[in-house]
Amino acid sequence: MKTIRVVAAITKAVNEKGETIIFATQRGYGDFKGGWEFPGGKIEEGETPQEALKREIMEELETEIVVGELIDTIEYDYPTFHLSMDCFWVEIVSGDLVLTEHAAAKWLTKEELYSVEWLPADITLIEKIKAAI
Ligand SMILES: Nc1nc2c([nH]c(=O)n2[C@H]2C[C@H](O)[C@@H](COP(=O)(O)OP(=O)(O)OP(=O)(O)O)O2)c(=O)[nH]1
Ligand SMILES: [Mg+2]
Repeated sequence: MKTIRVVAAITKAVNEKGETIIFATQRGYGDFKGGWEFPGGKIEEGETPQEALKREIMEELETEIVVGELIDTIEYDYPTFHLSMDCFWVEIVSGDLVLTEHAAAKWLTKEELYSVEWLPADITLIEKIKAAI
């Protein structure tokens, strides 16, 4: 099966109540339209995962980031491809998280993490994030 290498950005912030919140986006087009994910996308030839993630977040959200620690690499078999997805903590340097491709976005508290319909590959990642915040 074909492997697709993807990078995803997990952004943490603190809300007015002092709770940690995580940025999630809803896919606006394609096979997984309507599903929730972390912004990011496919690594292109010659890019490091970190370079790919910076490029994707600029394209998808018009936002500049610094890529931090790797949280996990998700390996998941979809019916037609194998997904290998590097998931990084990121920090926003500048920009307003403008949705250029996504249908919607939400900041989720720890308790709200399961309130959206995540893409199937993301479920184990959500557990890790929940444990880390
Ligand atoms: N970005 C992202 N993709 C995910 C997640 N979970 C998951 O299964 N995927 C899958 C969906 C897609 O098949 C693939 C990533 O593709 P993508 O559509 O974001 O790639 P891209 O931004 O380069 O977009 P495109 O140019 O191919 O349209 O990984 C996730 O949390 N974030
Ligand atoms: Mg994408």
